[in-house]
Amino acid sequence: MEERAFQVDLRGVVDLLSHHLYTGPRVYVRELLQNAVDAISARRLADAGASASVSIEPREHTGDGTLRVHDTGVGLTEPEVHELLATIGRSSKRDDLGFARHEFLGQFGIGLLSCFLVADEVRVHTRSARGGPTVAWTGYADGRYTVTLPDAQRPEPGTTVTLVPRRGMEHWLGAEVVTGLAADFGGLLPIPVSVAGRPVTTDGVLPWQRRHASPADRAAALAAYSEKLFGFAPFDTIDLNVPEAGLSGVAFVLPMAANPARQAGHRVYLRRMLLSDSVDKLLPEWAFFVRCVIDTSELRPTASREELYEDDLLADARDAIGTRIRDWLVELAATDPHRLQRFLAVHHLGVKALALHDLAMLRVVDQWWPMETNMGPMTLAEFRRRHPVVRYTATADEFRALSAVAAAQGIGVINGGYAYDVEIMKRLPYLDPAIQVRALDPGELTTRFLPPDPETEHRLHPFLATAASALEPLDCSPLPRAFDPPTLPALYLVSRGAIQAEEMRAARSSANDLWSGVLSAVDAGAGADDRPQLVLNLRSPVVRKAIELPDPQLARLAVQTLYGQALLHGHHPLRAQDNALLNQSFLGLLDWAMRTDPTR
Ligand SMILES: Nc1ncnc2c1ncn2[C@@H]1O[C@H](COP(=O)(O)OP(=O)(O)OP(=O)(O)O)[C@@H](O)[C@H]1O
Repeated sequence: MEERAFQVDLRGVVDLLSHHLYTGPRVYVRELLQNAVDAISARRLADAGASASVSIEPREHTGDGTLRVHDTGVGLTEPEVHELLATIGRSSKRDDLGFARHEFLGQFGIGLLSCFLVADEVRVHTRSARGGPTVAWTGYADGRYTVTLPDAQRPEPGTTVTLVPRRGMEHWLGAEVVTGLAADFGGLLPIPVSVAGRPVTTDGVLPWQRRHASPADRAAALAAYSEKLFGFAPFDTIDLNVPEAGLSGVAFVLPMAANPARQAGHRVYLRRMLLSDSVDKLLPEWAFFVRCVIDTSELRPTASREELYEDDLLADARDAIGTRIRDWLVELAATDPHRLQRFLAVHHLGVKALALHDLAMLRVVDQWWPMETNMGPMTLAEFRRRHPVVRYTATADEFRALSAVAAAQGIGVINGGYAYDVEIMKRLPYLDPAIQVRALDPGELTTRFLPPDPETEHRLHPFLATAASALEPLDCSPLPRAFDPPTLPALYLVSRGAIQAEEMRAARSSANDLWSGVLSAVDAGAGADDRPQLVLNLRSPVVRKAIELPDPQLARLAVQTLYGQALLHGHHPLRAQDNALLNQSFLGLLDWAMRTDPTR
């Protein structure tokens, strides 16, 4: 049987790379820089003192419209050229077991192909530091390649890669674009890189490791760095160090609110070469209030070299960075509460999200974040000093409806309508088991209201009978009580039990026979007290007048109107029968008003 080798359609592979792996042609500069730096690293393994530099000549500078990259690296012998340059997926940067070698940036054996995103022809002119003649390899976008041994020898070991631009892609090889890309990708490399004779690297010191005359000088320099990179002067700068991941860097705290759903990307360097400025897996989700710049020697890239590879090491590094940011916050709370409050005013959502699974953060929120309460804004800690029970409303509507009444009875209530707040309050007993937290049961409020004395009760009788009959079709019963404030004539109260009973009834009407039998049995246990109540305020002048109305028809209309007004005031959902009643009572009142118009 004849054995055959796979044929690879290079055009198909380049198409695949350009559309699916890389975000754009710009990556070719990174791949070339990376190969040059790796070749220099390889040479230095054998000869620590070997010269090390990379120079790029953009197409305006070569005379023939090509782009050239020169390095003083280890170079390639003729057999290596055949093996490494002509075989897709073959790399000299893996060990015998196929693992990426620590010293190098590359590992996949596909980087050189990215040159075909901008070039039709790639030439490699190389001389190995291990000996042998100069070798010339030329590869074409259609998959052909040639190897020759030119007479002219390179004076030194090293490699020159020449790209012959593809039509329409010339600008990618021009001085302006190449300088920008080389500075962006390679600006922090420890090996000098120049474009058109001008250096794009500095002294190889990472900006966050640079020495400064004073801490204030350092803070100013890093603030300027953040401004240049991300366009904002940071609220603060947090140093990051995760030795296991060979990671160092800084987290800049955003001075403005950020969208929690969209983490801004972080700038990640891998052994000093820019991986991407939009890496989003580096931090825990809650830490959306910082943007980081880091360099790591141990975390691995994905094949596109645009994201970090998700593995245990990345997960551990993420935890370590999260802990560091959290510690910074805890320290801020301990040393500079005023500044912490400024921070919270902007980033409370992130901190609250964190408080859901971190006790130290829960303490920060407890002590420093002002909640909305019916006694004015105050922290949970302060609220507990004044009220034995942390009571909250489940929604902002309920808060609006009940806060004034509760305040008039001396009951402190917190608005639980904001994101995370209810969960945070429910977690308070983790700080101290003695803390009592409860949702406000509106039914409970009525126990604080004053019932009428027997004489008043007697007088109220006819009116209450009218009210009961008017409210009957609406599943509601009247309750006369005296309470503050007198400006509030009536309060529509649904107790927690009534809310559950209502849900049960809705479930029963949509359940099948078997379940509806079960649910009816459960429902039968729910007491009649669970009906919503219209609490009529005996201190309200309007209610007092309604009670004295001689005409039962008009008294009925008054009760219905008070019911509608109480529903609207409490932002309660209006059912069809409520809407109908509102219309009817409004028209009834209008009719009555016109009938009694003295000018008619
Ligand atoms: N400038 C260079 N000097 C010496 N050898 C080089 C140079 N450029 C490429 N090579 C050799 O060619 C091989 C293939 O290069 P290529 O860029 O395709 O892949 P890689 O760098 O190994 O991995 P990656 O795909 O992760 O970049 C390299 O492993 C290296 O041995």
